[in-house]
Amino acid sequence: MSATLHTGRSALRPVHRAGRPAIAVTVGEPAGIGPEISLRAAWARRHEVNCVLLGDAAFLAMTASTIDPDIKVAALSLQALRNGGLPRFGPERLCVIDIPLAAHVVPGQLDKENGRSVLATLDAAIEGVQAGWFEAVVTAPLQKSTINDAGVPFSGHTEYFADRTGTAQVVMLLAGQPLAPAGKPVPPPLRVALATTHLALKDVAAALTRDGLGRTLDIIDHDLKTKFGIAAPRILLCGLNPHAGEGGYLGREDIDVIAPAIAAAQARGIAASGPYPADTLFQPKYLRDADCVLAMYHDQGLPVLKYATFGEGVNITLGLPLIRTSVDHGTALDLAAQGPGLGLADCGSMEAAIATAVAMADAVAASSSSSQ
Ligand SMILES: NC(=O)C1=CN([C@@H]2O[C@H](COP(=O)(O)OP(=O)(O)OC[C@H]3O[C@@H](n4cnc5c(N)ncnc54)[C@H](O)[C@@H]3O)[C@@H](O)[C@H]2O)C=CC1
Ligand SMILES: NCC(=O)COP(=O)(O)O
Repeated sequence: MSATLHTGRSALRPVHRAGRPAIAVTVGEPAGIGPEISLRAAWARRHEVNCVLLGDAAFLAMTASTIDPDIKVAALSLQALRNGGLPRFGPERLCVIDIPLAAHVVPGQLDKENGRSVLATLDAAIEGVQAGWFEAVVTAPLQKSTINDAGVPFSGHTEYFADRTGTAQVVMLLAGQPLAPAGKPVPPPLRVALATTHLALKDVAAALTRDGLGRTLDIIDHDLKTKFGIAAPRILLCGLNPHAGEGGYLGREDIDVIAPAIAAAQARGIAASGPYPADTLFQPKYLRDADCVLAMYHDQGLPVLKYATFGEGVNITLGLPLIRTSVDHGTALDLAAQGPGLGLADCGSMEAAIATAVAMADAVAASSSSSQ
């Protein structure tokens, strides 16, 4: 199934590691918390993972010295990688691939002059995975509006990575580990995928089609098997309308679009079920028998996930011919404006995104060796 989805050049091949896995980390919007959390998380994980930061080297060196004088960075040019590949680095310093910014950064203040440089970090990360320098990409948050202000229509990393890798359809999935209620067992990980991503609410119903949902279910099923090691993923679908349409009295999409897409997926061997009323689906008795919930739109699924796991959750793009993970939050300009040295920005989600990327690379290697 994946061959028809991945029209781009696949970098999803098992990598033979000689040392720590190398992961590209794009540092995101320079005026936001991305540079700080990238440096902190990469440094915290440096003994297990070679996080190679993509951003302005001078700016990152200055930010690092403000955060923690122990953090050492070493700059390389993109051309040096193109010429000789990624050199072996030890954990005593972080490697930065220098992608210069156009304008001086004032923390908390957006500047469209820097928008294209942020995009250049994404392009370099994709190039690096395809060239075999990196096993995966982890992205720090960027400001979508600034990229648009810079003159490039942009709705998110998810769509940009799909476009740049020639992938017809991708799926946004956020995952996290909810805490155990007092005296209760630890709940299973919560994974929430979205049938539509960055779309105005008024356009959601029209964007839901039987075929589109079918492809979304195929991608979730395939990627949970190959990138998460789940043998037979169980997927629960939310309805679109209140009470999943109340038998058609509150909208017909649940009956006319979602239910037939589920039936067709079941006929292909996918363990999909629903549609369930979204307001009552997120409770333990349903979730303990599920590997993923498919919500119909952004603000149907993500508030639940973020309420349960904010600060530890991970955003993953399924369906790509490479591994891409990210944080569960945005640029937090309010925190960035106060300066990077205060430790206001929590880098837990960034660390989780790095760990998840490595785990996914391991799962791809295991899945590939078991299918040979
Ligand atoms: N992966 C990405 O690139 C993402 C980018 N964004 C972008 O971020 C921008 C701002 O989005 P908002 O809706 O304001 O959400 P936001 O996540 O930036 O901020 C919401 C609230 O959470 C707090 N917060 C966020 N991250 C935190 C952290 N690591 N530690 C402590 N507190 C944290 C902020 O201080 C703020 O109070 C938008 O342009 C949006 O597009 C949003 C989500 C993901
Ligand atoms: N709310 C999730 C989000 O906006 C992430 O978008 P993306 O940049 O990862 O596509």
